[in-house]
Amino acid sequence: MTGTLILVRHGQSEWNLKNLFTGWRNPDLTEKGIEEARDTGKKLKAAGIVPDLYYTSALRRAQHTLDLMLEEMGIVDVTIVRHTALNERDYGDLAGLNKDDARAKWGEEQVHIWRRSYDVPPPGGESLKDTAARTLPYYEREILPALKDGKTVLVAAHGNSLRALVMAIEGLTSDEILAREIATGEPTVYKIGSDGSLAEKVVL
Ligand SMILES: O=C(O)[C@@H](CO)OP(=O)(O)O
Repeated sequence: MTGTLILVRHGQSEWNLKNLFTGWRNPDLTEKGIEEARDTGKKLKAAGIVPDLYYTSALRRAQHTLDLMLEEMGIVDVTIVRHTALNERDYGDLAGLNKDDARAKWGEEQVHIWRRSYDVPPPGGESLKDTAARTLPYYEREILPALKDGKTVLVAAHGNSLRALVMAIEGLTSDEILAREIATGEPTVYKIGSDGSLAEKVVL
């Protein structure tokens, strides 16, 4: 028996469009982001996927993405679990700053280190390692047991909280995961065996 895990990154947010560091700040989706979320829902419906369990973060852009997907999938009256463990990496003092302005101020290399190193946090914020330290135990405690039980679980979250999950599920090194960009509108479907190991991966 295998469980099915579907990971979805939220559609484009207002701050993605404005090129601002976002983290735990709470902008909504743009029109494009709304379309991306709807298209993702259509893809899952076309693939015949009907989840048993639904998880998202405590942030509007991921919650809205999940709501729009459910609308497209014709799914109503389900319980959605929202938890800060699935939130985007906290960008600390960088949140709300323009990414190009930050490069002009601190230099390309320093900003790249803050954005894509594994264990160097931005000032006052979380590294990917810090993010994984809250996201992974939550996954192992709340989601993995259902997958081992053969359930289908849909998770709508963020670039870096999903990176933390993908790293563990696919057994990637920190260099490999940092080179991976998690795209919006491209749900990844993982088949997970009853021992918790990865059996198959499909990008829809
Ligand atoms: O600003 C953020 O919260 C994230 C995702 O948009 O940015 P980055 O690509 O730097 O991880």
